Amino acid sequence: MALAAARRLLLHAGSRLGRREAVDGARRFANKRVLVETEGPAGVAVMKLRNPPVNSLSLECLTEFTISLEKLENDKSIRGVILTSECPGIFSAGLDLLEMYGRNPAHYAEYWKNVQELWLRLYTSNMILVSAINGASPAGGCLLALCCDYRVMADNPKYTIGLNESLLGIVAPFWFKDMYVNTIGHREAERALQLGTLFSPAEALKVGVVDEVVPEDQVHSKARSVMTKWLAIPDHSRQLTKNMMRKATADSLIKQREADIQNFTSFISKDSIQKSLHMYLEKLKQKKG
Ligand SMILES: CCC/C=C/C(=O)SCCNC(=O)CCNC(=O)[C@H](O)C(C)(C)COP(=O)([O-])OP(=O)([O-])OC[C@H]1O[C@@H](n2cnc3c(N)ncnc32)[C@H](O)[C@@H]1OP(=O)([O-])[O-]
Repeated sequence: MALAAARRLLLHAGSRLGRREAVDGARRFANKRVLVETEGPAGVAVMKLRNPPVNSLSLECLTEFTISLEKLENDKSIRGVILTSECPGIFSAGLDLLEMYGRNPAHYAEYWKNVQELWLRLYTSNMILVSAINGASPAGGCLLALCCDYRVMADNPKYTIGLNESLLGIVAPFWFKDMYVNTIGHREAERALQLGTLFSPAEALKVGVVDEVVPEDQVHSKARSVMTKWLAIPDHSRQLTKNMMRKATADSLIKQREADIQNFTSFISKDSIQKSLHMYLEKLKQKKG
């Protein structure tokens, strides 16, 4: 309920959390965790995740992200979005583990509903989405990138990308899997999902998880030039084609959203799964120390 109220507030420019500015023809609106800058006549917005330290997709971050997308969808002057990160070296660490650990079933259900909502909005967006992957992109981070129409990744072997859920002792839901299969094919997806493979940029390019790998300082300029190419296609034919390619995958979640929420909630609530998450969180802490 509180989130629904926050959502209403955020959707209206001028709210305390949402800010809109106009500077030299460029516009921007910013929530706490998502910054959107639009580049006037080109009809392109750059959306930057900024939820330090690792851009994990907390409930608040998911909400702000979804609302920002909704605002852009409603702005008829915007045709394309470049999705990137403001956190150095991290695109997104994926779903926030602390939203899935040590909470109650009602919280898990609420969280998952919001994950579904962001995914559906991103995956079925009419806008052209290009990701400029400027850092590590595991699990839900990879999911965000996979929703885009084109992925450009920085050539830095420290950055990896992939659906690594099995390494955490959890299982990627069927719609993560479907999108992976759609992108890299059944055999590669089967292997990568079982092994929880995190691909280096070169490997990701080879297998098709990303479309292009460029020197780190060229990720944004490359994303912009890719966008220009996509903008040259008439919107109506591109959108109908995108819809034709993606509708079946999106519909299979839409048809069973409630059951999927229940599956997630009962799975993540299991003692054995909570134990796995605890161990993984401890491992992350030890790595640091
Ligand atoms: C069925 C469900 C499907 C699930 C899908 C998912 O996406 S599951 C998600 C799968 N995601 C992964 O497996 C990614 C796990 N993360 C990583 O591999 C690394 O953090 C990194 C490579 C992203 C960045 O390395 P780095 O050396 O730059 O940073 P660092 O490692 O030092 O972390 C800094 C702080 O952030 C914390 N934190 C990190 N991630 C998360 C998170 N997702 N959430 C919350 N917190 C997270 C970390 O504990 C630490 O906290 P502390 O001690 O300061 O209180």
